[in-house]
Amino acid sequence: MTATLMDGRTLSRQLLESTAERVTGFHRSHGRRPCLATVLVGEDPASHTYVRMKVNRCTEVGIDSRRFDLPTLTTTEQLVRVLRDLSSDSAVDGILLQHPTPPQIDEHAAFEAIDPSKDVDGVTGTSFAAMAFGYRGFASCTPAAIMRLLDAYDVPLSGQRAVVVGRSAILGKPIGMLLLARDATVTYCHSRTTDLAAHVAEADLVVAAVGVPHLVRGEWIKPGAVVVDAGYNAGNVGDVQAATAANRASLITPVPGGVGPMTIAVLLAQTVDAAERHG
Ligand SMILES: Nc1nc2c(c(=O)[nH]1)N[C@@H](CN(C=O)c1ccc(C(=O)N[C@@H](CCC(=O)O)C(=O)O)cc1)CN2
Repeated sequence: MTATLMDGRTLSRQLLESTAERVTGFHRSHGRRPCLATVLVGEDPASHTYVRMKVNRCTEVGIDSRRFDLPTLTTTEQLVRVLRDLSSDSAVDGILLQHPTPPQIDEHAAFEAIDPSKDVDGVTGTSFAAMAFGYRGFASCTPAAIMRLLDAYDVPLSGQRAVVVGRSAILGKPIGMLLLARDATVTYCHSRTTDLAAHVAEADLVVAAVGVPHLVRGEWIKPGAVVVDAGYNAGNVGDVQAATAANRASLITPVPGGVGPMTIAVLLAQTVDAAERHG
């Protein structure tokens, strides 16, 4: 069996095009464009790349962006002040704080300084709760991107055994909640899980979201399973051994070109959602 690739690039293009149309409509009716503020602390080259990609995509679809690049030694208090100021700035619809922040930053406190109505990246506790309880709110972007990919490829979820490898606040935990909300039977695996291979081998759907290159081995994959690789490791390497996994899976997301591009497209779509709610 050779897996079909779940093409995040094409799907993201489609979402960006529909977002651009919504931006045009918003501009016509409100006389202004939606605005995303990006906040980046430090010099991490990958983070700079991701923020640049987000800003470039904003330009492509007609969203205004305001970029705040803060020095590596920024304190939590200084960062919180910037985020609170942006939260109370009526010209800003959405706020993105790029993760990870440098080690001296209390990232949780920083995320919580973002007004939930502008949390288009879905990183606050309010957004997480909304997602978990099924209320209106902003989903964390990568989990929302994964759900869009699964739906685009008509992957059945109800009653399916889903294994999520990873338990981070903006990826592993929320994707498990979204799959649970669609009636999947969800197992979280993490660094203390004793037999990862055995859990993965039981899964109809594997979501690898741990940030360890090639941790999930191809021979663990149940024949016919769906494999989502949300890893974004250096050198564009995913968390799954893609070449061998593709011999057993029915569907698999490539790295690059799978979950990553969709993540950014969702961020922009949610920025327009926020602008429409702000009016
Ligand atoms: N505040 C956030 N921080 C981080 C998030 C996030 O969603 N919110 N996710 C990741 C990084 N990330 C976005 O920020 C991200 C990673 C990778 C890609 C992507 O499109 N990658 C391409 C390949 C990269 C390239 O072409 O150079 C791909 O997979 O095709 C997008 C976004 C951590 N931080």
